[in-house]
Amino acid sequence: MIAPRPTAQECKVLPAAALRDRLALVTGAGSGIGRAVALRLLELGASVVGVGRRAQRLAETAELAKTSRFRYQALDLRDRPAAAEFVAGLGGLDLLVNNAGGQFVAPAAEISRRGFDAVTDLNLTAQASLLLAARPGLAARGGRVVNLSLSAPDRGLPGHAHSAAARAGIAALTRSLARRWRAEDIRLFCLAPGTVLTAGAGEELPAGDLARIVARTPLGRDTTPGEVAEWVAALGSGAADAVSGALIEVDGGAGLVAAAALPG
Ligand SMILES: CCC/C=C/C(=O)SCCNC(=O)CCNC(=O)[C@H](O)C(C)(C)COP(=O)([O-])OP(=O)([O-])OC[C@H]1O[C@@H](n2cnc3c(N)ncnc32)[C@H](O)[C@@H]1OP(=O)([O-])[O-]
Ligand SMILES: NC(=O)C1=CN([C@@H]2O[C@H](COP(=O)(O)OP(=O)(O)OC[C@H]3O[C@@H](n4cnc5c(N)ncnc54)[C@H](OP(=O)(O)O)[C@@H]3O)[C@@H](O)[C@H]2O)C=CC1
Repeated sequence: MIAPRPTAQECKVLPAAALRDRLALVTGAGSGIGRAVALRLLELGASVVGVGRRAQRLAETAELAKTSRFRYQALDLRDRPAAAEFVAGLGGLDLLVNNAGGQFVAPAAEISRRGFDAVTDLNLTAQASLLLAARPGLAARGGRVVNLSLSAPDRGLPGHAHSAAARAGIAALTRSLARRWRAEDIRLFCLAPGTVLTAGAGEELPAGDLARIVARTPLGRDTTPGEVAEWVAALGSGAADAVSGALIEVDGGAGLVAAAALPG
């Protein structure tokens, strides 16, 4: 049986001003999940800084946001000094959403050294570097961090050897820092969506492969951007403060079953 997908409105369970006066940095805010997260945080009263490489996409998010509480900056997060300088310039930060990421799908044997490095850089090293640079700003405000990952990264996913390695690394880093940064009241979480049918996912995998992956999930459906956004907002709001360092899989149970067969 396929569980019904919630509507965008049904996903919204947090009280209206849950994030009033908070400052959030959302990476990859110009598309897909990052855009949905940025718009939801704004709805809940936060001020949001969005970054990504393409200014045009960020400008489209600004159009949709229709509020001066959203500002954006084109930034390549793999340029670590530039990213560190940017985050330091923000000062106090209540929430960092490490969402920018992605990979190409290829059999493990066909991933070149440069290909492996490109994906682990984007999904692990650049995210870790941003986290470290944000630490003083987060410490100043008792901030929270949500790192996006893949569902069940330690199980692996065919065609995603490089990315699964990086995402499992981010989950481990989240746990390590949750312990070490607790004295500064910084909380870290790792959020692992299942299949979210964004344009980015559609570019990565053919529709037939995405449909097969979704069909294998125990709930028999994809995860909506609104569901991911609400989880990010809840983790950022303090509603989940009894949780620390956890990998939270919002994946329809996908991590409970064997991964779908894909090339690689
Ligand atoms: C279940 C669904 C889950 C969905 C999850 C999602 O994340 S949805 C979100 C989805 N959204 C996204 O994923 C978007 C984000 N993804 C990206 O921006 C990019 O894919 C990147 C950053 C991962 C790499 O970018 P870059 O500019 O650094 O790459 P570059 O061009 O400079 O090449 C570097 C090396 O990689 C190699 N290589 C490249 N492609 C392939 C291939 N298909 N095959 C084999 N190899 C490939 C290339 O050959 C080169 O090595 P070489 O030949 O020199 O030895
Ligand atoms: N959709 C899905 O099914 C799933 C997605 N995820 C993860 O969730 C996150 C968002 O995915 P989704 O919204 O679907 O995909 P998108 O491809 O739409 O999002 C990726 C975002 O990252 C930004 N980005 C990529 N590289 C860089 C870089 N070097 N510097 C700055 N920004 C960068 C992109 O903007 P720009 O290109 O302008 O730089 C884009 O906005 C990703 O980490 C993805 O891997 C995890 C599990 C499942």
